[in-house]
This record gives sequence, structure tokens and C-alpha cells, in this order.
Amino acid sequence: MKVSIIGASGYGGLELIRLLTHHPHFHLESLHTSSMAGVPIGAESNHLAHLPYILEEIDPEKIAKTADIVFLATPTGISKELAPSFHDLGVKLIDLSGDLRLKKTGEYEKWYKGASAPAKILNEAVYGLSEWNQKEIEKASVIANPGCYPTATLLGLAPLFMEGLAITSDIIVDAKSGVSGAGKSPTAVTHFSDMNDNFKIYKVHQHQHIPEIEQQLGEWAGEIDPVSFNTHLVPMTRGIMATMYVKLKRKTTTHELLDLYKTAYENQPFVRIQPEAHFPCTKQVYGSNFCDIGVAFDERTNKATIVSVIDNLMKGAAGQAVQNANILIGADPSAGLMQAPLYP
Ligand SMILES: NC(=O)C1=CN([C@@H]2O[C@H](COP(=O)(O)OP(=O)(O)OC[C@H]3O[C@@H](n4cnc5c(N)ncnc54)[C@H](OP(=O)(O)O)[C@@H]3O)[C@@H](O)[C@H]2O)C=CC1
Ligand SMILES: CC(=O)N[C@@H](CCC(=O)OP(=O)(O)O)C(=O)O
Repeated sequence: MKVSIIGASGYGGLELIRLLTHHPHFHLESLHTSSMAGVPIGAESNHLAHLPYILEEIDPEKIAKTADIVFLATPTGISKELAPSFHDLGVKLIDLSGDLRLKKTGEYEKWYKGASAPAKILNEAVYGLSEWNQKEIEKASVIANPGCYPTATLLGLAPLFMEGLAITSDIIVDAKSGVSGAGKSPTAVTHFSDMNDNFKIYKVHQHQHIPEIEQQLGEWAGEIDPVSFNTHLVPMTRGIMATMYVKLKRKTTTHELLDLYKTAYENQPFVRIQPEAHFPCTKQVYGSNFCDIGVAFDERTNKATIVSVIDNLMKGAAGQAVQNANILIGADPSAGLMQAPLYP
């Protein structure tokens, strides 16, 4: 299978290159840019100096002649413009942006402050939460890859929802991310001297991942109340930790909850449930496609505390995108993705 990457010079695109240049089923056919056509990828990104690729312009007709699958690692707002032409040319699409994820009328406009993608492509798009939507992904022609925070959050909450154990009001998600989650372009917020030795809350009550999380929880539970979700920037390069607090319908034990989580993910190679009284940290998934989850029942509040960690660029973006591409072609979802995390 031949694949191409649009937005190859960005953080998500670079991670896709890392995964796809030695993948057992995909041949990386071409890399595309809106601003640097003709530049070798190794000149733009020195860590890829061993690769022969030259960045090429974005010409959907030309790309469609050689690529079976196109990854859009492009900013929100750009993917919705590019997706329809590739789709019309019969290319399968995996979009890393938020453009194709929100289905309910008016939600995209409200949270992303722009016009949503055309209904035709939006209706085609399947939400690519690999572990929970595999059957739909297998048949998809367009995959809306989940956001980084929603991936950590939804994988952490799913077993409680599937079991019908969660009370669907007053859910709290307290999330933190490394700075690479903000992409390659430096800003006043991500500037080293402002970020180093610092810890920041941002987009309070306004994060664009709130409707994405509520949409999926709503699909699992029917109706849910609005979720309290806030995000923080941590002075580290990669990693997301989502700490979640959920009131339960009945008393339980940590042991019982862990059994529920282990059963829910027993056939999923990338979700690793921690032993009792162990909680994951971001470094244990660094550079990998794993999502590690720790769970405890708080007898005093009748709430479950769930801690879910991922690498934002891997399971939160490129890793899950390749997992979805594997599912799309009927391959083992873990093909080319079982590297151990980088440690220390
Ligand atoms: N970083 C993360 O952890 C995550 C990111 N995402 C999403 O993935 C997508 C990519 O993110 P990320 O790689 O971090 O972002 P970056 O900003 O690092 O890279 C985006 C790339 O898109 C290209 N681009 C910019 N403008 C245009 C345009 N008009 N047309 C085509 N290409 C353009 C740029 O490359 P060039 O100038 O060469 O065209 C740029 O390098 C985004 O939608 C983001 O929201 C999702 C989950 C996690
Ligand atoms: C640290 C940081 O800034 N992270 C970004 C995540 C961006 C992202 O994943 O965007 P979409 O999923 O909407 O495409 C943010 O919070 O907006």
C-alpha cells in the first residue's frame, strides 16, 4: 500500500514519517508541503538527513495517481479544504486535525470558530478511536483521527461507560500536556523562557476537545451532562496525563474496577492497565503508542479516580493514525507500532 503525507514537516507529519519509513505494509510514497516544495526533508528536519525524500507541492490529482491512503497532518481549518478533493479522487483519508470529528450541527462553528467541513465529507468521516470503533474504521473511506486529549480521556472512561457504572453528571477531567501538543510554530505561550520552570492552565472552559469528548460519551451513554474539562501545559516535550473523577452508581472496590478495565482491554495491545496502587507517568509511554491507565475507587466520595497517559504525538496523533491505517487495510492493528517507549 502506498501512502503520502500532507503537512509532512509539522510535528505530526514528522512522527508519521518515523513510523512509515519502516512499516511492514506501507510504502511511503511522497511528502507534501504548502511552503517548502523542493526542499529535502533532511534539510528541513536534520534528524531525517538519512532519508531521500524531497518535499513536494500539494497537487491532489497527482498524489491520487500514486497514493492509496493520504494522511492529512495539516492544521485545523486546512484539512476541511483539502479533504473533499482527495475524497472525490477515491483516495482513503486519515485526518489528524479536528475538522472532521464533530457531527452535531453548530458544534464545530461554536468551538473552532469557523465554518465546518462540507456535509458530504463530514457524513463519510468515521471517528478513529481505534480500540472502540474498529468495525467502522475497517469500512471507512475517511477517518477523523481523535484529538490527543480525547484519546487519553475516552480510553480512560470507556470501561465505566460500557459497564453502565458511571454516573453521567459531574464528570471531571483534569488534563496536562507537553508543549509539542501545540505544534511546531513557536508562540509567546510556548517560548522556552516562558515555558521552562512554569506550569500553565489554558483555554479554561473553552477547549475545542470538550465537544469531542462529550460527543463520544453521549454515544456510549445516551445522554450525558456537560463534562468539566480543563487543560494545562507542562514544561516537557511530549506526553499527556488525564486525571478523571467519576461518581459511580454503586459501591465497588479498586480490585473490582481493575478487573473491569483488564477485561475491557484484554485483547488490546496498546492499553496497559497498571497493577493495584500503581499510577502511570508520562515517561513510561514516551515515543510509543501505549496508553497506560491506573484506576482506584475512593470509598469516601464513591468516585473512581482514573489516570490515563499517552504520548500526544503517538497514540494522540500519528501512532493512532497508523493504527487506523492498519485496521483500514485489514492488517494487525499493531503492525509497525510495537516499539517499546524511549526510557529514560
Ligand atoms: N501536535 C499534537 O500533539 C497533535 C496535533 N494534532 C493535529 O494534527 C495536525 C498537525 O499538527 P502538528 O503537526 O502538531 O502541527 P504543526 O504546526 O507542527 O504542523 C502542521 C503543518 O501543516 C502545514 N501547513 C500549514 N499551513 C498549511 C496549508 N495552508 N496547507 C497545507 N499545509 C499547511 C505546515 O507545513 P508546510 O509549511 O510545510 O506546509 C506545518 O508544518 C493539526 O491539525 C493538529 O491539531 C492532533 C493531535 C495531537
Ligand atoms: C498543548 C496544546 O496546545 N495542545 C493543543 C492540542 C491540539 C490538537 O490536538 O488539536 P486538534 O485535536 O483540535 O486538532 C491544544 O490544546 O489545542
